[in-house]
Amino acid sequence: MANDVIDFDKADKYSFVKKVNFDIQCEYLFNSPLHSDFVDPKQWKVYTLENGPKGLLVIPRIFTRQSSEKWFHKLLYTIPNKYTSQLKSNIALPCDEERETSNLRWITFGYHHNWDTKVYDEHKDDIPEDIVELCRCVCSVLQLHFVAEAGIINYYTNKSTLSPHVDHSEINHNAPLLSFSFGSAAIFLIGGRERYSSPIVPIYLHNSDLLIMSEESRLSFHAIPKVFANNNDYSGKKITRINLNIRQVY
Ligand SMILES: O=C(O)CCC(=O)C(=O)O
Ligand SMILES: [Fe+2]
Repeated sequence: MANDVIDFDKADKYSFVKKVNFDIQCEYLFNSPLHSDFVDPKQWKVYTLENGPKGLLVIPRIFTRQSSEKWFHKLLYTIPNKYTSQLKSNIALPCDEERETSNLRWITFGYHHNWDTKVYDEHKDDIPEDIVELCRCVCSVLQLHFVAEAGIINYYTNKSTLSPHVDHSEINHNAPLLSFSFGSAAIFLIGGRERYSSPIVPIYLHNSDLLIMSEESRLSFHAIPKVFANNNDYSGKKITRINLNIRQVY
């Protein structure tokens, strides 16, 4: 069991998965235009790992199925098309190719992360309003102090991986990092402050899961070694998983 990939849909079966008691606040969310995107927050379960870094929180399945599909579409089509001038991407946007099978792999917004220097640009572009509102909703429900200032949308096929790294370019490491998963499941590995420190804990990230990296886990090494295929398509051509990763920089 200890080496199993942890599946939060079956959280009760692991002795080291602990439910955290959060004081859930629904008022802001109930007045938000995104209200019906979410499963009733009173049903949300917040988990942490006794054998993982402190402050790692997983809240499984926070979106309704319908809204998770809407968000997948929005992150793949609407946002790249509508906010083209505010985004940076690995490909020129808007692209003429069929988006699902295109080489689109990432988009940044807000303060753009420079992948070579690992320093954020000084200039801040606007963040798509739906994404700002999404963060406001989640943070008000969980009463987190967090301001969305930068973000990355990661696009994965079933052949994509993300190598071990720490997200340390932000100046403020006290603010949490919010990570939303859509589409096919992935395995997420999380370790400690050193690249080879153990334990390294494998967890499944499913469609609609919210992962929060706070406290010790905010600066922990993590990676995506595996993305699962969708509908038996193993071609590696189709984008099947989208991760929306939002940070506070200052
Ligand atoms: O795709 C994921 O779940 C993780 C993405 C990530 O770690 C990052 O963008 O820094
Ligand atoms: Fe990361």
